[in-house]
Amino acid sequence: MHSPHVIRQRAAVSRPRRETLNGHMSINLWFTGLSGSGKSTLAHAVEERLHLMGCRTYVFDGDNVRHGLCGDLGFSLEDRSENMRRIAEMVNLFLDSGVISLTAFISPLKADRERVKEIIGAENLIEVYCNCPLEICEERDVKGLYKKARTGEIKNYTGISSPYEVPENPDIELDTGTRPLRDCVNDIIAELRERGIILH
Ligand SMILES: Nc1ncnc2c1ncn2[C@@H]1O[C@H](COP(=O)(O)OS(=O)(=O)O)[C@@H](OP(=O)(O)O)[C@H]1O
Ligand SMILES: Nc1ncnc2c1ncn2[C@@H]1O[C@H](COP(=O)(O)OP(=O)(O)O)[C@@H](O)[C@H]1O
Repeated sequence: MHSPHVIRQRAAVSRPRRETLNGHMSINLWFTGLSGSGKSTLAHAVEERLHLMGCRTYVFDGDNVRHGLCGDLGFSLEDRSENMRRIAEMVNLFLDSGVISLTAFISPLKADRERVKEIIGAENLIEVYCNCPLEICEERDVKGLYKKARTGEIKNYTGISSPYEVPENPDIELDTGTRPLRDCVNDIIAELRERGIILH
């Protein structure tokens, strides 16, 4: 709980003014899916496309969050929940800054994803479910961690020894197991156009 003596300063430069300057709306693309499902790859590929279109963007992923802001957190369900809460608060600030943020975290539990929507505001977030079967994620084993999870060297590994609750009504669901990356990127860009987030 914050101190009652912390009073908000009203900014003269507001989110709508920043959006007008940027020439696009701010939004958050919240990628969720198993480790190896393609969240990071897709987030960076979408960012690349948007950047080339002149949009202001930023990707949050384990690399820039779990080493710093959330460096004190592990992979218990409580720590994952706190990880997501902090990221959601960060996303809120980025929304206000006029940026299109892209967040690539497993975000395994439905209740935590719901809380994220409460913090950010459902209208400010597009939930993208990277739907890739565990077998393919495990076969990819991008970081070699599934192997370690199977031998028990890593505990509480999502999909092996820790749950992943499939999103029931994601805004976008992509078959990242078989659909080519370029097509997945196109689907997301199309959704941003349809919602009027980007105009070209
Ligand atoms: N126990 C356990 N379970 C799942 N993942 C693990 C674990 N330990 C380490 N890792 C690596 O950390 C990445 C997932 O971190 P996230 O912050 O996205 O997880 S969460 O949203 O808080 O559940 C995940 O990377 P991604 O492949 O980017 O998903 C893993 O490489
Ligand atoms: N349509 C797709 N979208 C994203 N990644 C894909 C796709 N098809 C194949 N891949 C591959 O799957 C792997 C996904 O790894 P990564 O992006 O690190 O996943 P995550 O961030 O979910 O752990 C990469 O090697 C990527 O090249």
